[in-house]
Amino acid sequence: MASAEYVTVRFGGLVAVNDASVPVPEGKIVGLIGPNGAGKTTLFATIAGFQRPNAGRIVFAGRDITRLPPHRRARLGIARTFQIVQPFAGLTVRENIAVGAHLRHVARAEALAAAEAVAQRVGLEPLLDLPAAALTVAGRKRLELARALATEPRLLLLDEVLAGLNPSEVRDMIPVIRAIRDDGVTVLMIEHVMQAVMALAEEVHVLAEGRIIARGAPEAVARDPAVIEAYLGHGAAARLAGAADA
Ligand SMILES: Nc1ncnc2c1ncn2[C@@H]1O[C@H](COP(=O)(O)OP(=O)(O)OP(=O)(O)O)[C@@H](O)[C@H]1O
Repeated sequence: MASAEYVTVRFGGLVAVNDASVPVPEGKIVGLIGPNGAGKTTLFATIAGFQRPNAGRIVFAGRDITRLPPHRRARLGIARTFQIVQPFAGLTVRENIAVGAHLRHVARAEALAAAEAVAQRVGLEPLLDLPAAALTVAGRKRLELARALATEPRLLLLDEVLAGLNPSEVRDMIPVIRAIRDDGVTVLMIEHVMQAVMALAEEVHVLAEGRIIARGAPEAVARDPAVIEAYLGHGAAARLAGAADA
């Protein structure tokens, strides 16, 4: 349904993404992993339209969208979350989600109603009337997810939505993300929390120094010693093996 094809992004002399291709089949959860600075966020930004690639193209639903601005892509059905969560602190949770819902619902009452439905999907319903500033980190992550979901995407790009959560909060979020996929939304997720990648992704792409260095089923990638030691850090082999066997 979507793909980054032979994408290169340069920042001055730095090649942040180097000839990287990532296909995202419809209805799947695809993981994008790799060490810090590998180029994951930059590749995401090219898919969402915030970053123009120096080479390569972005295809969505059979159409070359490389030159479309972010808001046009959002309208086509691409939504992303941001690593740094910045809700409108003075607005309520409901109003924050409605900001996303406004893309499809012009009338305020409709957007607010749509926001409620989305809140239910991500477990924020009891908190709808709280100011966003009152949310915990886990709540803010759910709100970030809800704001993206409220745009009614076909492709949802999740940038570390589980970062900063404790293990039980991660466990609580896994079924939420799976349910989004089951509702027909294709998901591409950047994630450092391996337990979640293993549990959720059907296919994983490994980015290191801008290049895709491995791809495949999470278990296969997880057992690739070269990938583990070279790109996920010392000791990752044991952590991944534990997660894959769980
Ligand atoms: N706007 C920019 N201008 C200059 N350099 C940038 C810019 N954005 C990213 N970079 C650099 O490009 C490289 C890739 O960064 P990117 O944020 O895409 O990596 P990442 O894999 O998402 O890392 P992390 O896991 O730490 O978020 C890094 O060396 C980063 O410093």
